[in-house]
Amino acid sequence: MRILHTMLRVGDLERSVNFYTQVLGMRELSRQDYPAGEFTLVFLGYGEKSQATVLELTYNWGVAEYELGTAFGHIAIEVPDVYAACEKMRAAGGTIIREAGPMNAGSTIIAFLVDPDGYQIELIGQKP
Ligand SMILES: C[C@@H](O)C(=O)SC[C@H](NC(=O)CC[C@H](N)C(=O)O)C(=O)NCC(=O)O
Ligand code: NI
Repeated sequence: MRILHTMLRVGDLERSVNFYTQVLGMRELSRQDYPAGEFTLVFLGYGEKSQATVLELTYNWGVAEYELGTAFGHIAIEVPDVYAACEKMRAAGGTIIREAGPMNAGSTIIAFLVDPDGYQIELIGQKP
């Protein structure tokens, strides 16, 4: 078994696709409209679905926003250098909400961005 994807409901599909491709460097893997359900699914990631865990964005037609609540945490992405990744993503228009540095209760270098719908994305440094 393996984790296939994480699904996020988004209020503006192209706004989110632009964020995950232009800021986070993902590739759009597939897109499918479901007229009977009035929704569209877009899969994005850093590798093919057959090999990598990917992101599934769900756009329910006409639904522009959601209440995120307090329970959802984040999606974590491994990067070679958290400090450099923050600068590159900030330059690409990303919003860093927690600058790079050791995590609160340990030594792992992390940073957090927020996506266009308010979902948090954690950046974690590759282990040497
Ligand atoms: C290891 C890495 O993947 C983490 O996500 S740890 C990040 C750390 N998590 C917590 O503190 C969890 C407990 C917290 N009360 C909660 O419910 O979120 C974190 O968020 N650190 C913040 C920081 O600025 O270091
Ligand atoms: Ni985490």
